[in-house]
Amino acid sequence: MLKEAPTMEHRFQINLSGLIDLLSNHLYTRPDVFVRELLQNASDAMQARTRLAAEFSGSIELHVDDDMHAVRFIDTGIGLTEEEMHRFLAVIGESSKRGVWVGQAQDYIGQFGIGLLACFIVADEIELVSRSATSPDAPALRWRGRPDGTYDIAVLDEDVPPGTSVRLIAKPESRSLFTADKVFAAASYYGGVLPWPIEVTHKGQSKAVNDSERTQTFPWDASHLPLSSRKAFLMEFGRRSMDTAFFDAIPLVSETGGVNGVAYVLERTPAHNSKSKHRVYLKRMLLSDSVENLLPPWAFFVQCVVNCSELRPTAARNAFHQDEKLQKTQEELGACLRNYLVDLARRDPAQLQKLMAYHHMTLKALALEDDEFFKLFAPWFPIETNYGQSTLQVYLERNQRILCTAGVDAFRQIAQIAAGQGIDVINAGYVYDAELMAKYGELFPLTPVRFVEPSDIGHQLQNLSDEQEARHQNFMQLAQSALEGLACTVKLKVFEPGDLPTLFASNRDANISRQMTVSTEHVDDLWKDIVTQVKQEENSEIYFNYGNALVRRLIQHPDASLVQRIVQILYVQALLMGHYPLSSRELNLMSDGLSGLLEWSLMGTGEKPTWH
Ligand SMILES: Nc1ncnc2c1ncn2[C@@H]1O[C@H](COP(=O)(O)OP(=O)(O)OP(=O)(O)O)[C@@H](O)[C@H]1O
Repeated sequence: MLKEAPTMEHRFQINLSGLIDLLSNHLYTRPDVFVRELLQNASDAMQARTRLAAEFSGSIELHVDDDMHAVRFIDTGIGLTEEEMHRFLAVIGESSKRGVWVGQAQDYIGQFGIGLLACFIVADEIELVSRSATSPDAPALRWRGRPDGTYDIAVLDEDVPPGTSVRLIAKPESRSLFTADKVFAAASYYGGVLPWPIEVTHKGQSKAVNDSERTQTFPWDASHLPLSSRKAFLMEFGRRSMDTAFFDAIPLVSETGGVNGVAYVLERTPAHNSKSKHRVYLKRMLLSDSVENLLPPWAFFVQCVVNCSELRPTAARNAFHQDEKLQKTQEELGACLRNYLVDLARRDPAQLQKLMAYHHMTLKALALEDDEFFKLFAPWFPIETNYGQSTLQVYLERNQRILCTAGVDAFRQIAQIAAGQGIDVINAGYVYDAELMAKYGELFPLTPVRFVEPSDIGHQLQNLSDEQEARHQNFMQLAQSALEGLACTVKLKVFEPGDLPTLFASNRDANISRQMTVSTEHVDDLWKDIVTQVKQEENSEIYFNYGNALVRRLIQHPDASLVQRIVQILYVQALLMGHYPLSSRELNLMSDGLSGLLEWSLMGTGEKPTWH
């Protein structure tokens, strides 16, 4: 039997410099994050002090010292006792803001107990001087920590007010971050929305990072203004803070996520797969200016600036944890956007029309998901018809029914001939349009919706009389033999427009059959065999327009071979007009036909044969 060896207990060790390297190279994307972490600690400390005295109103100062390449962050917050310094500053992962005051700690921004380490990315030592506000005779203490994990604490014989100041001296390679301009820019970027006055002092001059009179409200809060000037204020805030002009501003509120902010409607069509970049503050500290998943996915027509207090960010800080709370928040914010659009549709249709011009794709996608939204917006959908660009409402006023093609090619094939017969057809071949038309039929059953193919239009062409049919049998046979082997039946009809000599009509099956014929020309033998086996021959139809002057002359022309050549050329021309793919045989027909025609036109009159 195996004897159990005596065990010895060991402790995990932390390699501090390895951890700092991990933070600086992988977790923190910007080298100035130390500004964020120190502002965050200062803000939390003042938040904690308001718990001691509700009327407390503190401030944060940043002092830049060019000669020493140093920055000092001074707050008037809760401060630290010696015991707290040992516990919270010296133990990585220990935080005074987590779970200590159950039910209260959610006010704090920090929670992980690692933020201070960000300072070691730019400085070799952190010097923190603090006096706790918890007791009137708490001494002033100086804590100095180094990246090798050592620290010392000294009691200072100085009369400093309660609060904390943190001083960093830049490593030589980080000196460029410690200039007054850089510190001011970083403080504004990260802390511009914090609820305390913040100032940067350099060479005796102080500059305010935020409006000290209005730190309790958000900078986009327009409630202090009369209703009539709020929109202009919001638009100006958006233009200034995001350095671009917007189409409109929509207030955003979500109780679930504790969200308050503004969504700005982009004054351009965003690229199809582009992700919206939203500037998001978490408990008033900038989380990121490229948060991706705060709004529903269809909302890529807006860019927003918001503060949230109830959502959990991921460690990378560019998104929120995908949980039930986030989902509910997305729904609530989605409702804000939807309500804005609904209101705009009722209040200012002209403005909505302009917005549609930039964002109809997004709005169509939204309409497909939401019946109510669809009913409201369907009239404004921009559509293409064979009579030009229009909106669905204008089209329905003209037609009282929807006739559309499911594809762009089918539309091109029938657009002209349908217009010739006074038939108003919608091109529903663009993204979402076919689904939208089908949905229209479901939601408004009194309006018939029909999808048409080129062959449907053919059925409506006018037949010739029996006598005319009989008279032109010869031509029909001659034309049919000219198109021998092309799976296309020749017909003679009368249709508008009169200047159109032929119309090629193909239904879906015949089209697939044609595509297969063309594609077998470009594949190897094995594929050719497979394709040929599955392919079912389906005939298309070509209609010669008996009302067309050229066709009339052609029917009566005495030269049989010339008539066949012209039939072949008209056939290929009809295919080209319908944007059908051409097989190599059809391409040859065109070139042979043209050279034959040239030859014929150069012949002397006596040489030209006749066939009647
Ligand atoms: N300015 C300050 N005033 C008072 N206490 C401070 C101050 N700065 C840091 N502390 C104390 O040091 C602890 C550790 O700070 P650190 O920034 O490392 O982590 P954190 O703020 O708790 O969490 P996070 O890593 O999420 O920022 C804090 O929890 C707090 O108790």
